[in-house]
Amino acid sequence: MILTVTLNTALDITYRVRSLRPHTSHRVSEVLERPGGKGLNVARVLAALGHPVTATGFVGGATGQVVRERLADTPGVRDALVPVSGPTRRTVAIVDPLSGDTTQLNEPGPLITPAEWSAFQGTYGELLRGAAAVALCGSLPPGVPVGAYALLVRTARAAGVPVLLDTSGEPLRRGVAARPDVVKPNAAELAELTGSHEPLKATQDARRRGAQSVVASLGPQGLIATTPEGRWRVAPPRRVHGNPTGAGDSAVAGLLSGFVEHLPWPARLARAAALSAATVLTPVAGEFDRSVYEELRDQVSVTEESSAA
Ligand SMILES: O=P(O)(O)OC[C@@]1(O)O[C@H](CO)[C@@H](O)[C@@H]1O
Repeated sequence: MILTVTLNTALDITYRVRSLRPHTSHRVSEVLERPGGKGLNVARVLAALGHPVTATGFVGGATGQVVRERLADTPGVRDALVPVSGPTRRTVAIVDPLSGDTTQLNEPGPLITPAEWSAFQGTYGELLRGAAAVALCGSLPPGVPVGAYALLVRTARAAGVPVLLDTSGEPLRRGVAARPDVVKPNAAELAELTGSHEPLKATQDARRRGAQSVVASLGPQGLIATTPEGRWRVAPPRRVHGNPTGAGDSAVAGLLSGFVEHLPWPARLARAAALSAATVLTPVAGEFDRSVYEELRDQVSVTEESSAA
């Protein structure tokens, strides 16, 4: 099975609102609720691709109960979330149905006590025993040490389980130094990590900092990857319009599923880019339009960069 870690799970709330403007009031035309936080989105996409998944992280309070109930309705995802006393957060994505413009409001999450963090580490160690790969995704809730991902990367490596990291800021910086197999930053996270706004150079820099492979998601431009086997630019055949929330999480699911299926890097990257674009076409994160995914997967362009670049 593939293990996903979402330390800051969420109930994702998506509001459809036409022409959002500050200082005015709006009517919400549609409300959608889904289990969220990046790792739960990855888990849902992996399960839809037919991969058995175990989802761990923290969950608490009435909101956490809703997250668990929704997860129980997702075939293929085993719930191994660790209960905590604080309430799971909500995130709100406000999506304009015409333009696809999205405004995201993310609550900070519950305060995690040292005892809860230590209980999680015990569960994580046990779950790693049956894992083919692990994804560590999203922000850290308050109370979890900033070096948490570095520790979880080291634990996975010691257990011989390949590990992918998708986070931001200082947790990413420290996590990268712990030598994960793959990091998947977006353009802003990569620039913040490396100080470089040139994505190809920045992915190389992130490798020098410790990551073995770096796959950056560049929004509508697709992906750029620097790995020990080569460097590739990956672009979908056309631009898709919709809600981009969760597009990066679907890319992570594509990379991980391709890894456990032993696909070569170019096929893994094509799958990741196609899933990412097919997610933009759905109203919520953690889901994708299957027919668009299958159509795009064969049309994605994967171009190898020369090693002298
Ligand atoms: O606060 P984080 O953990 O960085 O991000 C949380 C979040 O905004 O990311 C997902 C999209 O990637 C949403 O579904 C989700 O709730």
